[in-house]
Amino acid sequence: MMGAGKTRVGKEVAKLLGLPFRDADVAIEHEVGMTIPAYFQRHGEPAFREVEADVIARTLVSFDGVFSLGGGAPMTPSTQAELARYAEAGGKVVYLMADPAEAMERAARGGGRPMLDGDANARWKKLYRERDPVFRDVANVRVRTKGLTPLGAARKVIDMIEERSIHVTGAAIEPYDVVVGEGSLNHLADVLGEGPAKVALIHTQPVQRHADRARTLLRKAGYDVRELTIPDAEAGKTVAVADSLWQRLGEEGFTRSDAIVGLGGGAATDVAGFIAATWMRGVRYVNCPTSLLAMVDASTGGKTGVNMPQGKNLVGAFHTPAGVLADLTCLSSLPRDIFVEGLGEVAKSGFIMDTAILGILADHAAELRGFDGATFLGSGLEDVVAELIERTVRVKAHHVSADLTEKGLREFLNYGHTLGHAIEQIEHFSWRHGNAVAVGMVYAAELAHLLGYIDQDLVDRHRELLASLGLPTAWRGDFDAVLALMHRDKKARGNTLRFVVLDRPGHAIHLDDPPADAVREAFERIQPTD
Ligand SMILES: NC(=O)c1ccc[n+]([C@@H]2O[C@H](COP(=O)([O-])OP(=O)(O)OC[C@H]3O[C@@H](n4cnc5c(N)ncnc54)[C@H](O)[C@@H]3O)[C@@H](O)[C@H]2O)c1
Ligand SMILES: O=C(O)C(=O)C[C@@H](O)[C@H](O)[C@H](O)COP(=O)(O)O
Repeated sequence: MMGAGKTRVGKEVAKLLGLPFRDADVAIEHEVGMTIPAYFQRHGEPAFREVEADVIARTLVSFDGVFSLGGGAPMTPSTQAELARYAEAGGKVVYLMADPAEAMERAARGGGRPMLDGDANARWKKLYRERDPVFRDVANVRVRTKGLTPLGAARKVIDMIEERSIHVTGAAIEPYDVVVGEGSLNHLADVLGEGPAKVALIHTQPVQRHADRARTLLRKAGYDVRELTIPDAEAGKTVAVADSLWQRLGEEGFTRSDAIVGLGGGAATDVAGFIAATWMRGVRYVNCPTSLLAMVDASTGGKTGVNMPQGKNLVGAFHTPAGVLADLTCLSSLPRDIFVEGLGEVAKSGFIMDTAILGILADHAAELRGFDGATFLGSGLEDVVAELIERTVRVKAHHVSADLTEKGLREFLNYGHTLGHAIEQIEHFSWRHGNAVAVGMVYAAELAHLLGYIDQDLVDRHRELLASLGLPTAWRGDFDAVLALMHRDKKARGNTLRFVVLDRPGHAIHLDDPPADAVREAFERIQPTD
């Protein structure tokens, strides 16, 4: 927007990055040989937009540096297409989201803006209403700059262009971003926004130091923070814990405009999301995942809930977060076995859709299996993990965007979970989720092979890849107990078992009511050999 500081902040960004800076308005004036107000007056806005679009299109292909666009430029359809191409090729299109009051004041002060002729503030606001949705859409980096100096805003832009951001949208979804990067937690207040006064920070004890950081950021931003520590892992994912959290929110006077922050592994973000979904029938919440599994899967998509003695995640709601901040610095305290467990869900996304994930996992299996949080940050592995997180979240976003409430396509994210959830339950959660899903995927692969959907090579590939990552591929248990639990799986309908299987690498299908002997035989094939 006019007055957002595109030129000043852009110059600072260029200086900090050691790159050249170019301003579209200056380039246009150079091209037409007169000032923009003079060109506007002589030829009118349509002629100006044509020259502008042409200058931008040429600059985007020929210039390596920081390029500041005029505020109206992204409204031109051909420029939107050029920017989309640029972003798709890895370019960063930054929307400087200035505070309206600050930007209006600067724009009015600057003068020489033909688009603000007349009542400058009223014109600015009208343009803002038209442009803001388009700017959000064309940008792949959206930076709020309220209260920041040009240098502060430039630093924030640089932090954010080094992050990876996945935009989740779709029917019935208020769009949000999953931001992956070192320091992404710093956006917490931006994502929560100005609506909430009180914030309940829900977390478990092992991530206390990350919760301390979140609490400090929230308090600095002026929120009234209540810290709610819940029992760790699945022990926190119960109706009793949910009840105690509801009681606290009631005692503390949380209203519908207040908010929840869920920080921790997938169990903590599942329960925090459930509280957000149910408190006053739904309040805003932000997820701050701290385990690999929560970063790649649990924190995105809005599946929230708690377990029941009768089965995993039997009570819950679909409630979409306002944002997800996957801060890679949190992984520095993550124990190796919990990191490795998360690779189970990463591999799942490779098997059901993005087979490039399988290649990355295979190429880096030894480093991933040997993950050490103490040396992770700044190591070569960090970029590999960031790439895996981004790809896996994209697979999740693809399914969730098309089918938030799991009518069909989203069920593919449940690959390996029909048996996996049963194993977790039978083992009283001493088996970690990602490990159980790994065995569940081998089971689903055996079932698909028995029924002729895939060949033996793909079954072997499951075993080899998962084992190379340090994940289990076999489990000994009682078939009748497993069968009873699989009948209570959320994909089951009536007395009919339903599974997700593959018919080729990267492609999942539904398998309804498979023959009972195949269901049993596949189970025999995942029994340990010793
Ligand atoms: N909602 C969804 O779409 C979805 C998707 C996948 C999994 N899940 C759920 O997620 C849960 C599994 O998530 P998980 O694997 O993160 O397990 P978890 O939440 O039990 O966390 C594992 C352990 O790691 C600790 N931990 C997490 N981050 C840490 C860090 N940075 N440093 C030190 N310790 C840390 C936790 O406190 C816990 O002790 C299951 O309940 C599963 O059902 C939900
Ligand atoms: O997001 C989904 O949809 C998934 O199925 C993701 C799964 O990895 C995840 O474990 C989820 O919690 C399972 O949900 P459930 O509905 O099978 O309990």
